[in-house]
Amino acid sequence: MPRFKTILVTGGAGYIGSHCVVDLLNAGHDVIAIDNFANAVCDEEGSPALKRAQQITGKKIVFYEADLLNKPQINDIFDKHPIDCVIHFAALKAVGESMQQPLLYYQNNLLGMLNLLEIMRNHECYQMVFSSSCTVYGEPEYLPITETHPTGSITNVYGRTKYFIEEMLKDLSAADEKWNIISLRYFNPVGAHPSGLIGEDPTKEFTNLMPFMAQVALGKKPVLTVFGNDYNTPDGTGIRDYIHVMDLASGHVAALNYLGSNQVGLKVYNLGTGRGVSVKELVEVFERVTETKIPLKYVDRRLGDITAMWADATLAREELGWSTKLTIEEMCTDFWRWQTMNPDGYPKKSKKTSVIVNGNS
Ligand SMILES: O=c1ccn([C@@H]2O[C@H](COP(=O)(O)OP(=O)(O)O[C@H]3O[C@H](CO)[C@@H](O)[C@H](O)[C@H]3O)[C@@H](O)[C@H]2O)c(=O)[nH]1
Repeated sequence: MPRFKTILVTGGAGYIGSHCVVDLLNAGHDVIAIDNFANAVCDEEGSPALKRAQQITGKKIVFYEADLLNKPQINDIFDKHPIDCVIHFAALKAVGESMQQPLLYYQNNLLGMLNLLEIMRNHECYQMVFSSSCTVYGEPEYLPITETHPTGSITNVYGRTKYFIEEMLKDLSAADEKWNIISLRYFNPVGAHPSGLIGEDPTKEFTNLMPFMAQVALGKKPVLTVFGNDYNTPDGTGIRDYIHVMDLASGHVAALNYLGSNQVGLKVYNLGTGRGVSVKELVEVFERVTETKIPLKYVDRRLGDITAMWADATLAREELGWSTKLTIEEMCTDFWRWQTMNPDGYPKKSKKTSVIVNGNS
């Protein structure tokens, strides 16, 4: 029996949220998932991703369409369910959009978090795993990046919301020792569940490398634009630490287990593989394992992109007992399976106002 039985997953219908829900159910937790469908697909019955998560695990999810900016709605959910811990994914995350609409991002990401923390405190729920990002480090001063690397010099609004939230959590845990929070700084999540049933289906920007590359491989886009081949890297293209979304999901279960037996205040962990892979390398692996051909077009560097970033994931290994298991090949194979089984992503229907996948409202 896990120490925390009932987990509230905000943003549970999204890409990382839905994969994490699968792992939580497999680990024996009860899951209450909420999502406002800002960046997740909904159909007439609710979230197709969560429906499929139920199919994969054979377990039930209680789902609410709910918005963290609607305090009474969130409060009701806490009144109804004995929530032991919250995993907080819900956030807007499109870098370009965040630069155009900073108020939207600050309101949604920061106010949403403030509301959630206040409601948690009122219900004496002090346990949280927060979805942060390696973007908080800005341009690396050294590699691989450890958790003690300076944070804050970030070039986009989305990244700053993650940084500000981490600062808020620091203040909160310093003011009240009951809080027990782990902030997980993700590197670049890619891949999909090996069943091919759930995966990434962006409803907003389609700008990340792996989904874009898969669209090219499917013939839906003519060419992959490579942003810069004049970086100071071995092949001139940018380097990232790509992590399989199922490894990322298992990092959350490990964090939950750790919170269950340790009072940490606030602790921060990198979730990455510790290995840097260039754009060219990733394209080559993708082409090889999927037996496709990706036409490339080299253009100027993308504004705000950094040269290279990869994690030192030692701390998570030593303290959480977590490390990645899945290879770059598996990231590409699994993403491709999802993409070919679902060339148009999840079945999409017009958005309804109140949707329940399962359970009560
Ligand atoms: O069409 C494309 C898309 C990307 N890239 C390159 O591919 C690499 C990865 O890019 P992308 O997949 O867009 O990821 P990042 O720019 O590293 O940003 C991701 O990772 C950050 C750190 O976690 C998060 O903050 C962002 O939200 C998330 O999009 C970079 O070198 C890009 O320049 C291309 O060359 N062509």
